[in-house]
Amino acid sequence: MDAAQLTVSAPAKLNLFLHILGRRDNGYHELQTVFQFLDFSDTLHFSLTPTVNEIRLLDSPADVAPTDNLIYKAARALQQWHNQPLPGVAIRLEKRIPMGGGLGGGSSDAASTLLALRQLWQLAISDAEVAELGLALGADVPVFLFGQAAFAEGIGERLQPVNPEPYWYLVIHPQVHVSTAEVFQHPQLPRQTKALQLHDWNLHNTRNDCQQLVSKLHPEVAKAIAWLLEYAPARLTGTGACVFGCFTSQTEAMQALTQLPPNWNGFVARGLNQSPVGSELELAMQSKPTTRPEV
Ligand SMILES: C[C@@](CO)(OP(=O)(O)O)[C@H](O)COP(=O)(O)OP(=O)(O)OC[C@H]1O[C@@H](n2ccc(N)nc2=O)[C@H](O)[C@@H]1O
Ligand SMILES: Nc1ncnc2c1ncn2[C@@H]1O[C@H](COP(=O)(O)OP(=O)(O)O)[C@@H](O)[C@H]1O
Repeated sequence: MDAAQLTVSAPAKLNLFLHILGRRDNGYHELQTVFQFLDFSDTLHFSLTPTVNEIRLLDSPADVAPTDNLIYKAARALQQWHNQPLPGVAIRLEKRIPMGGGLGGGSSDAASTLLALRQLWQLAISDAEVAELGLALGADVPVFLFGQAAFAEGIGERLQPVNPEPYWYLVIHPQVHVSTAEVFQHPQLPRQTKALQLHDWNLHNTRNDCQQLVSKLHPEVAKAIAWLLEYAPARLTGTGACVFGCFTSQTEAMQALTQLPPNWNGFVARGLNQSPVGSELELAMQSKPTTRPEV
């Protein structure tokens, strides 16, 4: 690969639990959650182009306008931070992560874009400044930049590394759309869970505070959780719609997957405590010269 190209992955995440502690004056909610990555990813291909400041998305999911795509917004945010002409970039997205499923695909795409373009454009932007740009794009972006499974507080920006069991997960995507904003605005959402200490959480003393409400609003979600519970401990990720079951072996998870009702979508993936993006970028850096093309 030459110095004007870079390919990185953008892994999915699960919220192993999600507690809502309260609501801020601006409407955003104080959370506690544990994020773990999955070895199930989108892939992003970046190529520099001679057209100064161009950001060309070669693929954007059909229902997302290119300029609304978080990949575009992330690239634009970096350009604006730099505030001087930069080479253009063409970006190809191989989308695998179900959208709007609580798997963080859009946020992960945004984080991978920030990290890949910082490297490709050779910008002297600090990690803290990248984190600030990331948080402005979405509450889930910081953990993907952090690159390590994390206990998160605030709206997801205060992160401490953790090492949860690397379970095998069967993830089911019920074919319903859950609006994150609607869930957080709902009067029946519980918002008074007591804060946990970092080392006190486990799968048994935690839950997803959105699960009961989302199951009520979307019976397909309730059905998927009930089905999974026949095989393994199961819960909602984020505000849904995806649900996951925790298995101790790939074989058990795959076995359950073979029993999935024919009209449901699901996949098996391993929990990862390290995002693959850091090592992919490191490897690319080692194999390439470091001069930025002139514009
Ligand atoms: C709650 C989580 C857990 O991972 O759900 P998922 O999106 O993954 O399902 C995320 O933090 C979501 O992150 P993200 O999807 O990036 O949310 P944003 O775009 O920042 O916010 C969407 C809307 O949700 C509400 N919101 C979001 C996060 C938060 N801590 N409190 C909120 O009240 C706000 O009304 C906001 O307008
Ligand atoms: N690159 C992208 N991939 C997925 N969704 C995106 C992207 N850019 C913008 N979006 C928008 O963000 C919304 C949330 O996407 P996603 O991150 O997949 O789900 P969630 O926040 O539930 O984990 C989508 O419904 C879509 O409208």
